[in-house]
Amino acid sequence: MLILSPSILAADFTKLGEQIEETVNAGAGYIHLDVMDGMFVPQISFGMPVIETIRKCTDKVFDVHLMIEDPGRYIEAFAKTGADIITVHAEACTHLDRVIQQIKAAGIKAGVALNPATPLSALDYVLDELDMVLIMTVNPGFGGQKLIPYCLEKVHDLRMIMKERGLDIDIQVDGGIKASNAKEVVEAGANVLVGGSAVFSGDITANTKAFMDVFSEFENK
Ligand SMILES: O=C(CO)[C@@H](O)[C@H](O)COP(=O)(O)O
Ligand SMILES: [Co+2]
Repeated sequence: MLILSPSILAADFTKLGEQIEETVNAGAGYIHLDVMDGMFVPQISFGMPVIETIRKCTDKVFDVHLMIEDPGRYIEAFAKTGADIITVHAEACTHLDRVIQQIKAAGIKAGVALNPATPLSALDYVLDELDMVLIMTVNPGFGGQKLIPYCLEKVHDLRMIMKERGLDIDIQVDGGIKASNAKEVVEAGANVLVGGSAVFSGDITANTKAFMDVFSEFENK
């Protein structure tokens, strides 16, 4: 199943509830929440209180992307905000398997993200434990960047590895994803697409529907 996960980082925070509702009504399946700590990435975005508050606006799947150092310290706190999926960066964890266990123990789906420069081999020993892998298609930290084409080769290679191992895990892509490159991204093997600026700049309904139109081409095949 193909899912659009709009990243609220690009939304107008004075109209957050309204804008989330608009993208959900137009077909978005998840809501992507980018948490940045100013250490793992240069920016500081938002944390638990904001997620807890917007949990009241929608019952859609909350897909929380933790761009924070040593995320194991905060799994329980984010679990309490109403997160449905928590994704941590492999580069930010000393004991990645332990952090994945913490996420699952909290009753939440576990994802691991890889920066563009991190090889797929970083997932070797944890792949079977995961619900989702996030292949970053830009270096994390900012919205509005351009997709790095090499990252789609990683998506393709990961889909092949999963096939060989008989695994059916979601592959999410994040960074520079637009309706105009969505076809290519899905063909590479991704099924959860994060869109920030491509969803929230301009007409949110039309932008979301543009992704849905691409998805329906695949679903009607
Ligand atoms: O995690 C991140 C950035 O680090 C993303 O989720 C961005 O927020 C996506 O924004 P666009 O590239 O789609 O504008
Ligand atoms: Co993100």
